[in-house]
Amino acid sequence: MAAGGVVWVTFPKQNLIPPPRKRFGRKLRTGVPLISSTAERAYSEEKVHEVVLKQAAWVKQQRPNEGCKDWDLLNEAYERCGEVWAEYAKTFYLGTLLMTSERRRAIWAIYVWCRRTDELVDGPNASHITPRALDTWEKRLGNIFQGRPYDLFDAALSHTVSNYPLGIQPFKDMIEGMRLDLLKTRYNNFDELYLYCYYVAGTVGLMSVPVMGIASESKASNETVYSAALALGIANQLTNIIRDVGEDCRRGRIYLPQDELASAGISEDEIFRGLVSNKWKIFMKNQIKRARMYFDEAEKGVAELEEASRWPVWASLLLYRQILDVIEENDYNNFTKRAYVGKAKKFASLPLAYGRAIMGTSKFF
Ligand SMILES: CC(C)=CCC/C(C)=C/CC/C(C)=C/CC/C(C)=C/[C@@H]1[C@@H](COP(=O)(O)OP(=O)(O)O)[C@]1(C)CC/C=C(\C)CC/C=C(\C)CCC=C(C)C
Ligand SMILES: [Mn+2]
Repeated sequence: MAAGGVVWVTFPKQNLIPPPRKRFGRKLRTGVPLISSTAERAYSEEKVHEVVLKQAAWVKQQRPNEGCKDWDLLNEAYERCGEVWAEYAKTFYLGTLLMTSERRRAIWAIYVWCRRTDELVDGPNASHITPRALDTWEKRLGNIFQGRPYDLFDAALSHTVSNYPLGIQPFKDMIEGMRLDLLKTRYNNFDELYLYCYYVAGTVGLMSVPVMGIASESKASNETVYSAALALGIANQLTNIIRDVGEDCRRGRIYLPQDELASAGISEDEIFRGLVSNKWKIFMKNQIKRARMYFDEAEKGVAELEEASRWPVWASLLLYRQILDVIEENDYNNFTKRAYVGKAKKFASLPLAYGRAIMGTSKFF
């Protein structure tokens, strides 16, 4: 059976995602484990096919007269992605609510794949993850792009990549970022940090453009639009890093350029002790300034997107950018005070984002 170019296998719905086990995968409120035990294990491709065949046989046996309704299954796949999105995507949640429903579902599917990828090295089972498991995850990605999804979440992405002109490279690059994250806990300079930010977040910008669409009337080159999208990914990730310094250093990770820390006279010991010194405040001011530069760069590209995509992108951009303002309001204590943009502020940004979207520029609002 085929839907939108995807090869569909008749799965029994209730068997698609194994029940959560304590040791594996964070359990969602909805009861769906984000990463199943099987997904985390390094399994062979033969094993995947064996599972799929078994499931197909099970369906035949259970429901001999009931053909699988492709469309229902696809809807369910997207709905499950939406549940994960609602549970995890704190800052980006509002953004997709402003999208057309088709685009929203595609972004949900992409989000869930990114979140699961990130969860492999950042989640509760990170210590079990080996480079081999990431290789398996990459093979599975190849299967998604060939229309051979392994589970329901993958099925949504298989459909999305057959529906939008999405290339596989940014997805592969994100996995590369996870490989880097497994090995590296320090970054010598900004060049190294930039590469990391590209892998884990710039890639998301590149994945988003084909879904958001470039306006037919846009005179900008594709390169300009993709550069802006890349800049937004970098800006978001730099912001995320600045916000999460305390959390990351408690995991033994410092995503800050070592050479810049040295020039500022800040030692690792001070970071581990969470010392908000004057040196730290000046250092943070500079990191914030750099993140804002990338946001400025990204802003130039939003007007080139299709009209219906400008509002959600502006909203997401303004919301994430505000995290930097909150870090300033917290007097640069990003060790023990999490910078959080409250609901009221989030909603207040919506008309501003709308204004910018319809004016096609950031100048008037
Ligand atoms: C509308 C919109 C922003 C769509 C993109 C949504 C999407 C597919 C997000 C995936 C995010 C994700 C799970 C990435 C995995 C790696 C990772 C954790 C990166 C960090 C994200 C923040 O995650 P976190 O959950 O920690 O954040 P909160 O708890 O919610 O605060 C990152 C900071 C990277 C996110 C990067 C982007 C969303 C790139 C955005 C770029 C575009 C939408 C392109 C727009 C186009 C132009 C031309 C400007
Ligand atoms: Mn984070």
